Amino acid sequence: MGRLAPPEAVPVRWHKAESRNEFTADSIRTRPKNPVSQVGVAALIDVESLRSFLDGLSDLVGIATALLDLDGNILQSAGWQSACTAFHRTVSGSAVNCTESDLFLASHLRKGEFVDYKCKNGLWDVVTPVFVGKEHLGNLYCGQFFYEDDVVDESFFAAQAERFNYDKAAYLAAIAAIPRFSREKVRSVMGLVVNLAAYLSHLSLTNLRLQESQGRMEALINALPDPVWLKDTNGVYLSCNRAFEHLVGSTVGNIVGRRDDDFFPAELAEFFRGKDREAIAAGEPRRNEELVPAADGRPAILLETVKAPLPGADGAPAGVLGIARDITERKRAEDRIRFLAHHDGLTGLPNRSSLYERMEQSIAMARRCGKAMAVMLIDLDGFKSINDTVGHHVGDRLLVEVAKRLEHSVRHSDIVARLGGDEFVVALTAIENVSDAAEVAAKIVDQLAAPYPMVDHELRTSPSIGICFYPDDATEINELVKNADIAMYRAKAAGRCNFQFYTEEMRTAVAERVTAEKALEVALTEGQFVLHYQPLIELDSGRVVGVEALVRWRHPERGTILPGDFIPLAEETRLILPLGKWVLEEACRQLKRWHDAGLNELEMSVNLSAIQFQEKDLPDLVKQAVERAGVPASCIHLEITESMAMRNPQQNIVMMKALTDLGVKVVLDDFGTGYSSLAYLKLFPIDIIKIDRSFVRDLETDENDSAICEMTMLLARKLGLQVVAEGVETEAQLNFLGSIGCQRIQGYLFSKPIAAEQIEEFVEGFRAPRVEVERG
Ligand SMILES: Nc1nc2c(ncn2[C@@H]2O[C@H](COP(=O)(O)O[C@H]3[C@@H](O)[C@H](n4cnc5c(=O)[nH]c(N)nc54)O[C@@H]3COP(=O)(O)O)[C@@H](O)[C@H]2O)c(=O)[nH]1
Repeated sequence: MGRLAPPEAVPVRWHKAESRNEFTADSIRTRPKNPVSQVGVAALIDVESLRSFLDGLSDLVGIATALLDLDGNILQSAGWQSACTAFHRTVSGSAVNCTESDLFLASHLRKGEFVDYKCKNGLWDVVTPVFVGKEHLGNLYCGQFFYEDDVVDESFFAAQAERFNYDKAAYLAAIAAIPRFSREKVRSVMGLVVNLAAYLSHLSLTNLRLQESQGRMEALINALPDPVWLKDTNGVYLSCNRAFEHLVGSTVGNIVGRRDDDFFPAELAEFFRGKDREAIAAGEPRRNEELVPAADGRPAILLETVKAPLPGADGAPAGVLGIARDITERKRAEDRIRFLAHHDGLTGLPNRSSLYERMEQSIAMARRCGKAMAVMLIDLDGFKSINDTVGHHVGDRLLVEVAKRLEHSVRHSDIVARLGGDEFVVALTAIENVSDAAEVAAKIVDQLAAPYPMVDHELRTSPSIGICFYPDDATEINELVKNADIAMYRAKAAGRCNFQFYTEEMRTAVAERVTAEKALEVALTEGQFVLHYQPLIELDSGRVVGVEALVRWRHPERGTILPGDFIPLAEETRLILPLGKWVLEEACRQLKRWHDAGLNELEMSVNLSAIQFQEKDLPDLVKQAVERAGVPASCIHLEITESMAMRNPQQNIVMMKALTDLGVKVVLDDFGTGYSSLAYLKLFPIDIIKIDRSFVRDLETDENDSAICEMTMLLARKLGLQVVAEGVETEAQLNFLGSIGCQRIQGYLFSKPIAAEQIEEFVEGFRAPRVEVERG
């Protein structure tokens, strides 16, 4: 806001009143109000200060003065004649003449002008307006006089006395006392009054702007969500905003004039005062944190407060301005972030980085005291399937319970941490011997294997624990954890729910495994795998009706490696997924080549691993491979082992169905070894069963095996399934299988698995031996 210019001297113009009838009291009272006129002149002018001025003027000049608002209310008056105070204004009939005069004069007034008016009571009033900006808010009056040139008609006043029942003598005496002024004198007095009005206008406008600015400032400060307050140098509150009222649980009216010890405990109030003084002494804002009891009984809140010295008009410190921000939530979040940096969010246990820090300290301690430390890596058995079946939220509750049980199983000085997932580490600090660790490990196995009651069911899991020792097995933390991990894998392999101590041999085995795994990865990326194909003969027609694709690894140094030596590792490492995909795609492509070369009825069997069979996208993969190669789906036979099918029969039926829906055939491989129940066999949407090699091998010598083969044939006939006998090496085996009606034969008797390039030649040159085939 700019500074207000001083009031200009107003040139005085006499403005004669022209009409008596253009206004009424109502028209003035019902004038539309604007913001300024709503404030009113009385609110803007220091009426008390005006009083002494008007008194002085009246004393000096002997003229009556008044300040009236537009509704005719007399705000200030001086030097009034007794004719008015004792007579005209006391009787309603006469007073109405005064009001009419006031109201007439209240209209038609322009800034810098004055008008005079002879009221019906026979006296003159002169008036000039008080404008605030463009708003006419009130009027300054001089009046209750006669002009020198007036002829005072005594009979008029005598008649008035009679009409209004005045004491005639007293009234006429009062009229006689009415002062007389020359018009020049009235003009010069009004010049003074007009300037006074201009001054009052200026003052009012200044006050108005000040009020507006104060109002805006208050609105602004009250809208702030942060508490704001002002105190003088003695710590007495001068002002505050709503947020501060809320903070101390009081109102501004009650806060202003009080000190901190009226609202806060003495010690805290003294602390606040100290911080006030610091800011005042520093001459610049000071920031600090204050824990303040909440007014509404909630827990204490933490405020970040900035206190700045408040300069007075002379520049010297007049107090302190404070503004505070509730940082309780922010602090809590920061504390949580700090906590999470070192702890696991779910169980509250130390996380990996905190574990390593604490192990560092424990190792240093163990070194000084010549003691050992045991590091246990604990993995929960079957946790993934718990998560998959009952959901992650229940899995999470289980992990929290496991954490509690682990903490209860060890001493306070030991370390329990969660590495992530279902992996925990327990470090037993300062142990004497191996049996100490064995005892704790056995206790942990018992504790964790005990049932976990949940709301609507009971869960079970067990731990596989690997243990290694500082300093015997390793001295570095990473090594210790790694060795414990190796031992934990051995515990898993040893049937789970047990603990194993780390040994050097384990490390060697792991190293070999890691090397093999790497080599397998390289083999995949460098295309070191090839497919060999073993022909499948149909006895009736004497033709090669199909081939089984069997993968081989052409190792650059070790030569050809058979699947038995790498498939288990590929399954463990899940590299079987990309490998199996390649096998499927390559087998389809090769079949297409043979179909195009004229072997157009040839069928292709492909082995599927249990890992592949569990993948939801297997049907998509098969569909793509078949479509991309452009071979009929019915020519593709997917072999799954009987034990695989029986592992989760319900779920597997769904997968088999999805595959047969594509048109491919499903073969139950290694039949007889997987303990199929007849009930399931009926439900499996399979087309072919393959009698396991182990029953064929001893057909000639073992009656049980021949009986199993016969029973398998009977069963297959009943279920409408084809049978393939694999591993046929001798003519006797062949003849027996033919005699029990087995149509399809695979085995070294006809051919070992051979390279793709050899198949065409084999098919063309193939001459089936004569076999008597039993027709069922
Ligand atoms: N998931 C995948 N598994 C595969 C794949 N390729 C092979 N395999 C699996 O490896 C197992 C061993 O295969 P392999 O060493 O190739 O042995 C096959 C034949 O060579 C062997 N066979 C065939 N006839 C005879 C015989 O007369 N005598 C004899 N001693 N062995 C013989 O049998 C194996 C084929 O068996 P099957 O699969 O049951 O038909 C193999 O069993 C597969 O499980 C692959 O790509 N993916």
